[in-house]
Amino acid sequence: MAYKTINPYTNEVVKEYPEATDAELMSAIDTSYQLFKQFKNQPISDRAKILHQIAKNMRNHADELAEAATVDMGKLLRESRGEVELCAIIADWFADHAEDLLKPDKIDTIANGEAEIQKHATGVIMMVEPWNFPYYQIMRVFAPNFMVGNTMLLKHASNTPTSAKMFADIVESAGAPKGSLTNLFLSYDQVTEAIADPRIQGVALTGSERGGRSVAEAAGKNLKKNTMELGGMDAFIVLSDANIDDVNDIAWRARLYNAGQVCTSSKRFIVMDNLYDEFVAKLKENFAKVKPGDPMDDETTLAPMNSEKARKKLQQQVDRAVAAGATVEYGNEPIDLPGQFFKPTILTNITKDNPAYGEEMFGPVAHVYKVHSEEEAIELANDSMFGLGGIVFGGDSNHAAEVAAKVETGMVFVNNFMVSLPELPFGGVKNSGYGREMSQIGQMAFVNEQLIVKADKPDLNNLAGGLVAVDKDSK
Ligand SMILES: NC(=O)c1ccc[n+]([C@@H]2O[C@H](COP(=O)([O-])OP(=O)(O)OC[C@H]3O[C@@H](n4cnc5c(N)ncnc54)[C@H](O)[C@@H]3O)[C@@H](O)[C@H]2O)c1
Ligand SMILES: O=CCCC(=O)O
Repeated sequence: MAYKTINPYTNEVVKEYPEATDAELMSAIDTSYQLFKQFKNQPISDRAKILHQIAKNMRNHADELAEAATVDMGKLLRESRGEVELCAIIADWFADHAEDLLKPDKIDTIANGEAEIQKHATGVIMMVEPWNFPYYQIMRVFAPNFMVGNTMLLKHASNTPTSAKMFADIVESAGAPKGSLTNLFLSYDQVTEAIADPRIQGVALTGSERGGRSVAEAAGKNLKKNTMELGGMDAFIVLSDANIDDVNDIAWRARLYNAGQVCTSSKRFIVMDNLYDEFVAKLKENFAKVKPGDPMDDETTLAPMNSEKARKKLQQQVDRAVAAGATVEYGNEPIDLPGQFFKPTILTNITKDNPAYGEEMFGPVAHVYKVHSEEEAIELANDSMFGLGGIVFGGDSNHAAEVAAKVETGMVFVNNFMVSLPELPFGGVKNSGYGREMSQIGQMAFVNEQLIVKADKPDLNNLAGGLVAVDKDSK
């Protein structure tokens, strides 16, 4: 696998990185494993200090980090800056809250003695991450696992190697011991090899359904706990009493942020008939306003897609959708710039037999559906193999929240844009994966919740004093 930074705005190959050797992989696993054993005997507060320092170093180097992400995968520089700041927020949050989240839980029990669940590290975690948020995706796994004392290997996407290296450098420069996070330019086979190693005790992947299936298969075969953060076809439901100005203000942003390459982008707009025409007209108007150009320029509002391969794949998907009867309401025309630009596109009349109905389009293409009742909206939203996030707009937020609860996904926001914050759990159901990152739930992803029951002495007169099945009178 070739790890290369190819600037998607200029198409220039900026830097190439050699693949890791098998010997480097084995040595990295060993260093991480030795460190894990050391972390077990160190107070968590030591790591909190380092994690705060990581946040600080990210902020101090925000400009360099942001530029590197933009060169790696093309996103708007101001969005890259936002991503760096979000990473710092996540690091600070886990540094401040992990000790509390990892406190033992006492259990009220009839067993002889006092029972509690202690929360311990489990080993080395193999992290496999995508290019769309080159730093934030790493931080979602790194911060909670570093705090509990797990150590990590990182295999990043082949087109964001510079960001991967810079993240690892920041961790090291903040004083994290060698082995805390090792970035390796691994092949798929080496990832599988690492997963099979007994020192690896967890696998966290964010990526496509296809990548998730392969890596989850290797994890399952080797009985390694894993979390899968996969694709999405999130619905944006507009109820009949929604404030249409708010809807119009948010809808285009929810689709075009990060050039539409977000797992939780709103990909299907499901709009009640009374608001449909106005919605489509306004979406067209807003899509037409974006300005493609140099992502480093603050005036640019549409970034190129991350790679030529991604742009071509999206074009093929749109072509297939149109061939199967979808209507192009806006876009689907080339942009006259050398970078990997895709003109924001609106598709309607997508019937159930159209391939576009079920597949994720990872770029600036919106599917819009007209519905005639709330039940129809919910049914359409749920008629998907994916179940990641979603948005519901309605005039009565309580009622909209009731609708949100009927949407079969892991996260739904009412009358607002989706946000990712460390205190909010992130993850999905169905083919969008399983497990959660961030929040208290994410903190527990790779924790050994160890039961300790402490008695002063056995008590055979109490049924619960020993194994219930033991006959206390047996000699
Ligand atoms: N749920 C989430 O949190 C989330 C977040 C971002 C992106 N995504 C999804 O990710 C996808 C976009 O990213 P992508 O297309 O680059 O995903 P991808 O699955 O191709 O790649 C993601 C990572 O997995 C690695 N990978 C893929 N197959 C592998 C294999 N067989 N063995 C080892 N490693 C493997 C890749 O090299 C990369 O590092 C979209 O579907 C998007 O929705 C999900
Ligand atoms: O691409 C996936 C993550 C984006 C998000 O946190 O909303």
